[in-house]
Amino acid sequence: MSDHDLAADLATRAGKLLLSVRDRGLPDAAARKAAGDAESHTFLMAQLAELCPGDAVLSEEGADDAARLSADRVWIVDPLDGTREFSEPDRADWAVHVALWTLGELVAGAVALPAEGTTIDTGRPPTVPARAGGPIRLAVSRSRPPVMVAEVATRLRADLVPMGSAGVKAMAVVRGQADAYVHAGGQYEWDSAAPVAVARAAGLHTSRIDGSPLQYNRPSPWLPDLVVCRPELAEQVLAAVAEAQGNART
Ligand SMILES: Nc1ncnc2c1ncn2[C@@H]1O[C@H](COP(=O)(O)O)[C@@H](OP(=O)(O)O)[C@H]1O
Ligand SMILES: [Mg+2]
Repeated sequence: MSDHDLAADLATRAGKLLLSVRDRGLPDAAARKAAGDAESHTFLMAQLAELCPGDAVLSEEGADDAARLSADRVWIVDPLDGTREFSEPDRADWAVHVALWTLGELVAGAVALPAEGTTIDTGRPPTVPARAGGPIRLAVSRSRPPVMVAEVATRLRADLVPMGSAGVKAMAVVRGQADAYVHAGGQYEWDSAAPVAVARAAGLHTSRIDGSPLQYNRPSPWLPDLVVCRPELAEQVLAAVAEAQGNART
């Protein structure tokens, strides 16, 4: 099995497990969050240990092991992204992220959208649909929308599209449901690694908000901002971000 297929298979199966956790009738949102995070993490760690015993893993739910910094192959996983949305009945905006970093680059990845029964991976990246007319649609965090992103939307005359999960927002751009995803102020490598791997494979622009490259498997997993957008909008979006930040500093 290729690394693309393995990423897709693991994300899909973790997603099915999460659907069963959701159907279990747990008493409240806190219990659903805790069970979802823990069970998906345990599943992915066990599978990776069995199938790729020599590889390192960086998971949101696991203790960070510095051995990953000298490993050639590192899986960067978020067992449940959009935990808040997962815990709310009937919401579909949550995801499983599985990415593989090898020697400085993201080389494979998959984002499962279990409530939609879909997984999007780097092996068969979809064709991004042509942009419909109308204002730019800017995907933004539903629960923690950065102030800066509202300013970017004003400058671009864009419509904000709030939704949960970094993976769901990046896949919204891949699937043509949004034109750009901008985040700032906080995130970790596991929140963006698989979404960015898939977005790149689909031909989208991905970068930090200052236009510099997103880099993974760094000593600190803190990676607080990103832009994922249609390539033809990259210059415009990055210019709007720079203006919004300049404004915030004055
Ligand atoms: N300011 C911040 N600091 C730390 N993590 C943040 C953050 N804003 C968003 N995130 C994380 O990024 C992911 C997507 O967030 P959002 O749905 O708000 O766009 C979530 O991951 P988890 O659900 O895995 O915790 C969330 O915790
Ligand atoms: Mg996350």
